[in-house]
Amino acid sequence: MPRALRDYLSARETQAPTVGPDGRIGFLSDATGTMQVWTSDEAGAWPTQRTFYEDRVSVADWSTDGGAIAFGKDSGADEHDQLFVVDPETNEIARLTDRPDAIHLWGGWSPTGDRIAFTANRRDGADFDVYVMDVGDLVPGERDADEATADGSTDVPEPRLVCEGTGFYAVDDWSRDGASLLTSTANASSDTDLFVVDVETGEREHVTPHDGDVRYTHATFGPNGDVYCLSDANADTMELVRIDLEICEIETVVGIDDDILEAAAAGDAALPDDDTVTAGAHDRDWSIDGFALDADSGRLVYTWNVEGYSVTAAGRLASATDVAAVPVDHPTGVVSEVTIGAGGERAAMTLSATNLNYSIYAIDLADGGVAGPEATRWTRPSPGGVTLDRYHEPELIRYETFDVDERRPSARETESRAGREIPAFITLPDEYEPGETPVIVDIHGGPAAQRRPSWRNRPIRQYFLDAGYALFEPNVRGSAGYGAEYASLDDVEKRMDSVRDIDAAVEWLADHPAIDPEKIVCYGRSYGGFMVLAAITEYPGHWAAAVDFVGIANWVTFLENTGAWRRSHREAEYGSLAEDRDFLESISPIHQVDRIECPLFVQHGENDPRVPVEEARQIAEAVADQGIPVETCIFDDEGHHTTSRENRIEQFERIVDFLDEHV
Ligand SMILES: CSCC[C@H](NC=O)C(=O)N[C@@H](C)C(=O)N[C@@H](CO)C(=O)O
Repeated sequence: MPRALRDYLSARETQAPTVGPDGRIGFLSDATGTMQVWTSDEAGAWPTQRTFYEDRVSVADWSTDGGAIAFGKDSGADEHDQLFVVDPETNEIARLTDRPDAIHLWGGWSPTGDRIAFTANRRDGADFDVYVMDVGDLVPGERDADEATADGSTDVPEPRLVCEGTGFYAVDDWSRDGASLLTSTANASSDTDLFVVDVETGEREHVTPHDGDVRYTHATFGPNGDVYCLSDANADTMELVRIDLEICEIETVVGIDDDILEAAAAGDAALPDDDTVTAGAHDRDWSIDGFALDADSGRLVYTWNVEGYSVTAAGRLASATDVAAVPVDHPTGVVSEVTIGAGGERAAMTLSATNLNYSIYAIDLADGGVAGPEATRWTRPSPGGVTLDRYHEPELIRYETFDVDERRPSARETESRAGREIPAFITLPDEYEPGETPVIVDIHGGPAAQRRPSWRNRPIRQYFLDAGYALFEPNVRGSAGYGAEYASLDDVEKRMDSVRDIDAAVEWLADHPAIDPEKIVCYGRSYGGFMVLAAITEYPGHWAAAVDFVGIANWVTFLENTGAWRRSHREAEYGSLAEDRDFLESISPIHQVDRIECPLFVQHGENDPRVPVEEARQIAEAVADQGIPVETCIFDDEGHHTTSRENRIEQFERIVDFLDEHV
């Protein structure tokens, strides 16, 4: 039997590290109920809280001179971040922006630490423009106390518009001389472009070939006026590449022939002792999904995503196109948010696993990172009322779906399934009766996202396991982490093929000796919420109950009402209102509610800027009108994510009661 739900959901998390020039580490912790800025002077030391808001902080970045930590905070989880700086000695705060109508995307500190760069959609709500701001005299510790107002803020400075952007445009890095900015625009999940902007003149140079459907992420200026980033320009998977800005050539620096990857496939400690994972590490191609470089020292860290598990390497640029790196020893799990401090002495990252709540680890690179660095744990957030040894490890499986993977025709073609293999994680409760175990099919959002063996939502999953449910987490086509071709298999007119992958999952589960095929729950958030609504309308007989978190019910109203800045980006994934309207109507679950047979729980937040809350209201009303049991949980102080612990506890207590009643 499970413990009290609050025991599980009281687990704390520490994420989003930033390394100060003196080696201290700042990070976000939800110890007080929402993510706030904390700092720690050394590994394992009790950290110091630096911000004290009710609203969550979403990003923190220690200045290059160490005098301030910039952070972004929204209001009511509306994702309209405003920017601030906090003095890491006195906790004094200065507000930098005060435009709640606009979103401010943090860009970075100038090399001298007296200027910041960011983008914001102040102009028209749709396009993000590039701004820089002098903050030298605003850094709280340098400001006269009488200038501060009650909350420590002051009249916000007017940033300088450097250049107008197009769409979802962000600043990635400052050049080492402070004269240029490296910027990127996200045209679609699979299509980004890089530009170098002159800070003084605003002149913008396009430095990637705009040939569409190529991604460039984690872009960073290199030591020689070049750019390093992760890209699938030269492969189906993401590699570490160098862009020679003189000749606009993109050269692979670290690809799938990396010794680090081969070492992992040969049994590196970072991968679990699991035959399916080991076989995948050998037989399939994987992406680099994390990267940080200090241009002054050439020191770097990068992470491979192998079957969802992270393999980490640290070292330095041995030349412009060669890296000398060694594996970094760390517990098995998922590494994210890799960052490196000024001077490259120390890197930091977030590490988590299904039995490790998000913790900050550091890698000391002082010797160039080639002496076999190991990751040192810096934070030990409380696991809450349930100790980590209670948490279960998932098993990676692959199930066959309806079509053929031309690159990997299955040798096991069966009469009903042609063989493309869909990766999924399954976790069984400690004790179960064969054939009588209920299962929650938990579908991730995105769709360019990936369910991995990390801590994400793990407490509530462990609660369900302890309540006797099995968990099944499929990475259906369209998921990230398996290459560009796999990610494109659900684009626009192929949308419903991913729902067919859920049908194939249910067929696989029905054959599983532990599972009760009459007790299958469909569960998912955001795009995963659409998948839930699509699955219960397309295959109504499969499901005992369904839970839709912030899901899309009507593709036309969703695209009409989603944030203006993101509409074209989402149309690239889903289809355009102008050209695909009929198709979008045809796959909108709202028009198929008469097919739904199972009870439905709908959760949302009033302030959701991505999937408008009206998506929840229209589906809940329409399904209830069919006489189907529907329960809704809509928070007036939340958005696309439920950011406060008390709200999370409320929503999951209600979901548990709903499932207890209907499954
Ligand atoms: C200009 S949009 C950039 C990507 C975007 N991030 C923030 O909005 C995004 O699409 N993120 C997805 C995880 C997402 O929100 N997907 C769904 C909801 O799950 C959607 O709204 O399309």
